[in-house]
Amino acid sequence: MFKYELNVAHLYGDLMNTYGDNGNLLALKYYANKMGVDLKTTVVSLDDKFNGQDWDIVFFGGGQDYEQTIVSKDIQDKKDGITNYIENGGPMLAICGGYQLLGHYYVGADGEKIPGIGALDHYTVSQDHNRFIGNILIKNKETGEKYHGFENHNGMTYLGKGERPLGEVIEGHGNNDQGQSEGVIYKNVYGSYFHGPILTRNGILAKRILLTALKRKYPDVDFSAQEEMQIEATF
Ligand SMILES: NC(=O)CC[C@H](N)C(=O)O
Repeated sequence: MFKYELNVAHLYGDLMNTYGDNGNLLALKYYANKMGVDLKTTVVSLDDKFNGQDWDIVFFGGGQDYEQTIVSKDIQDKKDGITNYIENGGPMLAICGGYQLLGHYYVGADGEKIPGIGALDHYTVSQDHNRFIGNILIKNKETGEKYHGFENHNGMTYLGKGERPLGEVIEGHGNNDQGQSEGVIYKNVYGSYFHGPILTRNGILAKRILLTALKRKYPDVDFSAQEEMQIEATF
């Protein structure tokens, strides 16, 4: 029934799922099916191997500080695999705690420094007894697209080399106390503090991730029909 197949690695799907982040996979599947794609999801968690060649998309959800400390230790063994996947242009969506662990480190609410893998050049520090909570609206400068979401995080993230924000903040907090940028784009990686989940309210991003994965996996196929599909958020 489906012409194409994409395999999604759900990184630590059994540990990192704050505020319904797993809903991103439901949204991705919904849009994938509309585009003629069978989307298969596998949880890759503690002690599992991560081999970038096995995956067309990687999804990494958010988590609480406790789960992040557990994941932080295990993910060091997957560091090379994930870094290679990213450097080779693999599409990825990382939310909140997952986004933080792709960077150098996250300082948790109790002051503990939780190492990330440094695949991306950002770092995240703790707020002083505060969290950024509430609705957020951002605009991407390059595409003009606006994204709606909900944020709830202690961490304040500062972007580094080669990283551009997912959007400029119109309403809400975003990455840090400067209140200017939200999330990250690095190669084909999208990182964000949006829960809610981000892809249900921002279908255009789901479509972009799927198209990137399809073009990468099937380089000889013309996907202009899928490209023209109007799949703005419908949830
Ligand atoms: N929602 C999350 O994923 C939270 C991430 C992290 N524990 C923080 O508070 O910043």
